[in-house]
Amino acid sequence: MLAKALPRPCSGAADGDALRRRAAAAPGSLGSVGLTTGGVKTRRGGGAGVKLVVAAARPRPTSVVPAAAAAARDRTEAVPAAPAPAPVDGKNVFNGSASAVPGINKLVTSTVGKSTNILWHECPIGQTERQKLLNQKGCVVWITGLSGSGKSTLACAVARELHSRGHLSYVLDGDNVRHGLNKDLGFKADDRAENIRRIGEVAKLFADAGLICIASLISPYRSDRSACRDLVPSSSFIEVFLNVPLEVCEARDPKGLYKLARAGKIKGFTGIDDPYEPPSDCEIVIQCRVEDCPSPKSMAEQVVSYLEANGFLQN
Ligand SMILES: Nc1ncnc2c1ncn2[C@@H]1O[C@H](COP(=O)(O)OS(=O)(=O)O)[C@@H](OP(=O)(O)O)[C@H]1O
Ligand SMILES: Nc1ncnc2c1ncn2[C@@H]1O[C@H](COP(=O)(O)OP(=O)(O)O)[C@@H](O)[C@H]1O
Repeated sequence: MLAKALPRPCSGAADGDALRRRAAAAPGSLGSVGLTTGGVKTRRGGGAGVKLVVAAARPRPTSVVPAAAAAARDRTEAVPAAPAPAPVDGKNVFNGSASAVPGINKLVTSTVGKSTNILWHECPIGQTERQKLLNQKGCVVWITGLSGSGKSTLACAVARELHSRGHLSYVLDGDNVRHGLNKDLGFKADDRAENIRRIGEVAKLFADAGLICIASLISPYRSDRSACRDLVPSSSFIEVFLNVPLEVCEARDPKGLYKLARAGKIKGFTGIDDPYEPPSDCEIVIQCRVEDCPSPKSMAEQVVSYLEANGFLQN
């Protein structure tokens, strides 16, 4: 759907399974952050989803649509015609017996998670129309890195640069979203996963709105980031790894959290006694070394150049 992606520059990082969540890192240790140039890997947005509504006058829907597919929506994929499926949890359900409610007996509802009997409602104004209006393409710029690596700074610098060029973006910062939508979540692996999942879903909506959505959160687990990638067409998920050594982040320590973590006053702090899995297959790596870190402006330019080269800043 979107312009071709450039080769992803990160690969060869430590095996994800070996670094699985809950496998707490040894104090002070991180997964390998050695990076080499990787090739393009085309991922179909598994998130591509389903059009579940079949109007009364239309042919009957096919077979049961898998729950995983039902969880996401790809309006480009039509559901072929076939006999009505039997009601199965997590699947489409042919709604109602033949004549129970006139006019709606041929609608197909689905069960997604705990939501039963739900229907996808299509609007005539879609992403294409919104993108035309904004003269840009909706996408998700996902910035991952340690606490103190400069994620928020970079996110804001990218937003500023885009704004100055007349493009609409929105920053979803982990810290900020935890002030509202995600204030019920802590920092255990499951809570982080839910934090990331929700931000991924919100980012998907913003991208569908036609915005350049910049998500900046630690998102330490590869599998969680990958699940967010799968929510949108693969070329419109741009993962940016802020590869900043732990010692640099710790020296910055703008909130004093590393100090508290080292003192054992914060448990499960990423990079200290909780793992960080560096991306193995991301679009952009921003490398910062001790005493040699690019300025936020030049980092932002790297990201904006990618967006430009890949056709996101036009429609
Ligand atoms: N245990 C622990 N580990 C890591 N970070 C912690 C922790 N406790 C609080 N904080 C503060 O929360 C910010 C990270 O929130 P995120 O939503 O980005 O985290 S995550 O993606 O769910 O892992 C993070 O903000 P940033 O420094 O901006 O990354 C910290 O300030
Ligand atoms: N490129 C950079 N060079 C030098 N210092 C930076 C850079 N980016 C961010 N900083 C500083 O590092 C600290 C952490 O930045 P921040 O954006 O809050 O990181 P994060 O959101 O990853 O926790 C801040 O004091 C910020 O001013």
